[in-house]
Amino acid sequence: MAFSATNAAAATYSLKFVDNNSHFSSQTKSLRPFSLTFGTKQSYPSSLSSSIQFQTTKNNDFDFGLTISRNGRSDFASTEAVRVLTGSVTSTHGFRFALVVARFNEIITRPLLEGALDTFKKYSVQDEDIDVVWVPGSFEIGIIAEKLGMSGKYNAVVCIGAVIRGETTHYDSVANSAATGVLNASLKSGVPCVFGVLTTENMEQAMDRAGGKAGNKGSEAALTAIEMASLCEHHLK
Ligand SMILES: Nc1c(NC[C@H](O)[C@H](O)[C@H](O)CO)[nH]c(=O)[nH]c1=O
Ligand SMILES: CC(=O)[C@@H](O)COP(=O)(O)O
Repeated sequence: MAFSATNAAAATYSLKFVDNNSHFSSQTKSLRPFSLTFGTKQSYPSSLSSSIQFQTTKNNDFDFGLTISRNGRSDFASTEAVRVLTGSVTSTHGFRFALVVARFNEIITRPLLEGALDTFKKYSVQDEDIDVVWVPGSFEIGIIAEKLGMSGKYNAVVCIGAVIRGETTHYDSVANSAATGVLNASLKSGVPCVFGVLTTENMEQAMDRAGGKAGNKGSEAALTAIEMASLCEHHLK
């Protein structure tokens, strides 16, 4: 079946059905928001704003990659050509992790660390496969994360800190530097360095995210590290 339509809104299209004996019939219709019904008895409701293309294989067997462009976003539904890669959080055997923890605002960073360690334990990461490295402040996290990543000893590095705004613009320098440092550590070492650094307006917001009503961002960072370690180890080596 050969089918094409362009610039939907009020376009017309010609639909040519070619069966295995190369017989074909064609129809011409105006393209309006409509439902497509195929032999699969599955309808594809859509308000088209662009084109649908089908392609037939060389011997005219019916094969199609359906491209629907609607509301300016293209979806692509295909036959079994799509491969999906996802890290698993249930297979941590042999994984080694490092945590870089800022001592500044330790009243916050220590519960973040404990949340991360609890999560690693919950997902069967052995204590002997975890190293904790303390640094003075969040500004120092990046260089240490990069060294740990470059060491080749770890599957992922969790970076923990708490940058809490004060009276001056120093907050912006520290927060931005911490984020850039962790990102650069990942990119330079090729080892996932997870950003578990809180950047909050006040202490209350930090407490809420270190085991309070907003959860524990250290725990979340550890789970992210496990998934990223699995994605890299199991799928991208
Ligand atoms: N104000 C915060 C800091 N400041 C210290 C810096 O991180 C750094 O240690 C210092 O500038 C020396 O290089 N650190 C935090 O982690 N959180 C803060 O709120
Ligand atoms: C994020 C900071 O550096 C901040 O805690 C420093 O506080 P201040 O801006 O009052 O010196």
